[in-house]
Amino acid sequence: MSDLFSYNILDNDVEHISELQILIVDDESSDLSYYSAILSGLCTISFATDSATAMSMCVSDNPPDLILCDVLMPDQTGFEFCQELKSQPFTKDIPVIFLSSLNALEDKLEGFSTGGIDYIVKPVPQGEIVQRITTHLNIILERKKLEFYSYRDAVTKVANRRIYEYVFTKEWQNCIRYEEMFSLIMLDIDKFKSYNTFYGHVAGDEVLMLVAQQLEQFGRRSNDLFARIGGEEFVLLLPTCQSEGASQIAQRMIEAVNMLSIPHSESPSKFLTISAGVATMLPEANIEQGCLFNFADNALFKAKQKGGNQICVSDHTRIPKSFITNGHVARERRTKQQGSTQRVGQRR
Ligand SMILES: Nc1nc2c(ncn2[C@@H]2O[C@H](COP(=O)(O)OP(=O)(O)OP(=O)(O)O)[C@@H](O)[C@H]2O)c(=O)[nH]1
Repeated sequence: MSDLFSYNILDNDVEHISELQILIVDDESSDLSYYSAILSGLCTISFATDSATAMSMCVSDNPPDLILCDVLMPDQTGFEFCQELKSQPFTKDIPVIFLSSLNALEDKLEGFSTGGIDYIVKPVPQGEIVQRITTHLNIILERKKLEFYSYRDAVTKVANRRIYEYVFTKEWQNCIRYEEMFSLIMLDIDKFKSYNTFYGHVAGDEVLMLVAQQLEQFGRRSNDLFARIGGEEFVLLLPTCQSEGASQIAQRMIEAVNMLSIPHSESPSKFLTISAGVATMLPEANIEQGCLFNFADNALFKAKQKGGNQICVSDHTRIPKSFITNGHVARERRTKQQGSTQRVGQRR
């Protein structure tokens, strides 16, 4: 699985190659204008005349889907730029095609060995470059569609359990490292079984989608993740979030579903509602992440027991033994102040 920093891969809902973006990197402005004009009929074209600018575009919120890169450039060669790109987790999956007047076999082989997916020798006839780039864009499009569906739940289109598990593990590790609190909100639609029975499964699916899309917007920070993890169960992961903040968000989520005013004749309020369990803890290297989930799940259970349409915050005071791992528990922590790695934990 690619590194999903900021998880913006979940936004890649593209249907046509015209929605893709090519970045052309070339220090020759005449070449830039020529190839930009030729390829502008295919998709959005952006350009950079040096590799530093290109790199900043690649780590931006709107990275290119394909890079066409010259080889001979003053600050850094195209090969060096490509190598750097491939070494960074946020940019390593951006495909690079070299576009160069260097025609020797060893140059082409170096291009491929640094991670390029193709090597086109300049000057190249207009018809040929358009066809070749179109082929690459179609492959990129298919890959993006596959990625999109492999990370999304088929009914609600929000993140699925697979990505939830990946992100949970990754963020748990980050919170251990930076000694940050981690909050988890577990949400469940109230009386959903009777909703299905009364209104039918098709209506049930529609409601799942409506509720999920209403709740997804509460994962606002780049490392937050909202996911559907089961039938009518959802989770909002809130790394580096304190208990108070998480409780406020959970309360707003409950209100957001109330505001949808979805009729539910079998519900006490006559409208569809949800319940939420909130848990917050400081992740530690010898505690399994399932512990946080378990706390939130227990809190959710209490919210349901109290009649639903409300939040309950976990009041756990100790970590159950079943979530404490055995053996060596020393931790390496990189403290913000020190900026260096330090052993701080010992046997608990
Ligand atoms: N329409 C639809 N229903 C689903 C889907 N996945 C699970 N369900 C239904 O969700 C219902 C969950 O029922 P329960 O776990 O008993 O929960 P509940 O009725 O909401 O009860 P409380 O949570 O205690 O309020 C079951 O009837 C499932 O069939 C789905 O993808 N689509």
